Amino acid sequence: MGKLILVRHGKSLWNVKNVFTGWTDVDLAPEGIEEAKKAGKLIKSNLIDVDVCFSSYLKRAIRTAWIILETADMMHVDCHYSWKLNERHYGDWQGKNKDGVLKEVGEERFLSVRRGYDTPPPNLSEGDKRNPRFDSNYKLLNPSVLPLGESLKDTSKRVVNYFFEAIAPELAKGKTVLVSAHGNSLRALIEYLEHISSEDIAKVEVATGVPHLYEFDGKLNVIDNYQLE
Ligand SMILES: O=C(O)[C@H](O)COP(=O)(O)O
Repeated sequence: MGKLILVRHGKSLWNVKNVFTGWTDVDLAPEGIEEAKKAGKLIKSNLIDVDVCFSSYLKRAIRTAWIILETADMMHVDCHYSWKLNERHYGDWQGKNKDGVLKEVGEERFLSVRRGYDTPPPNLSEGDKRNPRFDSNYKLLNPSVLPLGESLKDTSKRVVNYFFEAIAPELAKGKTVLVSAHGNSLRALIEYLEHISSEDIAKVEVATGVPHLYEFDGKLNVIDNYQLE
């Protein structure tokens, strides 16, 4: 079985402004670019040879993957992009300041949506210009699969489905796989890989730009996982 490296994109322009981002296609902030370079250097200094790379469809994750591969001197590595690795869709909270939403809805509701397992944010309306069906990046997809707001549970369904559809077959070939994605799409995958309960996943936070490596047994059970240093 191959090895899996998960990395959350470097800090984005909206991470820096403390704004809910979700499927909004915001680019990396200058410090996010530096974080991605540091991740690439760590992969190189740990003598890891990436064989294949996966990213979401969002440019903060794509650029992180590209910077990592460029810094590690592995620009030949094939990258596959999928909407199924996108950040959780934050519905009508997208574009709103996190402290502002906290004040508006109160701590209990805020935490239940933000870190609870099956509480979705308020959905976007069909006609909202933030509806992904108006985004040409998703024009080849059946609009019925595109979310208007997701709980972590909803995100988990598509992420774990993609893991088995695209990533696990590469691991089974013995390849070293890099996945560049997002705080919540990675929490969904980590919950599955590490058998974390839907209550305990609330406490898991994924730092930006820090590569985390997973090793597996022959049945794709995690036998070790650690942060690259
Ligand atoms: O979409 C976002 O705003 C962030 O990527 C993740 O946000 P969270 O840590 O508030 O869930």
